[in-house]
Amino acid sequence: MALSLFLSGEDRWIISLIGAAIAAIFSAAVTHVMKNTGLPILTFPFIILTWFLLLTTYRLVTFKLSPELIPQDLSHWTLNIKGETNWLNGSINGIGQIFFLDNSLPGILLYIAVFSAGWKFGLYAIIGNAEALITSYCLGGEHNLIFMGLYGYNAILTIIGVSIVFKDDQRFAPLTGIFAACLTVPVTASMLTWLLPYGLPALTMPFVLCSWLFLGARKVLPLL
Ligand SMILES: NC(N)=O
Repeated sequence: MALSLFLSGEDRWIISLIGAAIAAIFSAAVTHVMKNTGLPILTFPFIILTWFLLLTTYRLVTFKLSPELIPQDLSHWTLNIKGETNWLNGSINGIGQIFFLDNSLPGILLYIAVFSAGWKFGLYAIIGNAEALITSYCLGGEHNLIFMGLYGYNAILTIIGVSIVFKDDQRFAPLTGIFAACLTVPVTASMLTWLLPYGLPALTMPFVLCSWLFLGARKVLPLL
């Protein structure tokens, strides 16, 4: 999905299919490398492979980058946080952004799907997205990013991972997940800046980093 969206040209479909096959092999390799850490690989292979393939576009003419991804010079960067504030859209869009969707209908359908998987998943998805909205707004993030859900999707994935999927019997897992989800906001802001000169999307790297941080710390601090 990411490659077909962020590449352009007729060949992008075939490149995306080959990329998906390589992602499966890369996931197997990363699973092997990380098996002794006790940490899940999450979406790490997908992110690294996508970044690698997008960067080939600067050297190999067969690969063409989407005009949407424009590298920017940090010395000319100006932060403009002004823009429409649409809290309803912000509440729905975060979950859609997991699948690169920024319309309300897919967002509502995804919430229904997540609630069908279990009320806890749905409730934590809502809490994670609300936290990201409030934290990014209070910290002075760009309104267009906030209300398109671009801070929300990493918070949703992180709270579900830390509080539900990868918990054993930690009493404080709900609180840990809430804290981890808040942390995705500054981590996302930082990642976006790191990647600005390359024109790359942050994808789910903030989710991977914040989840590894808390799941790893849990091995030493079991109450987390
Ligand atoms: N899944 C995303 N939006 O990276």
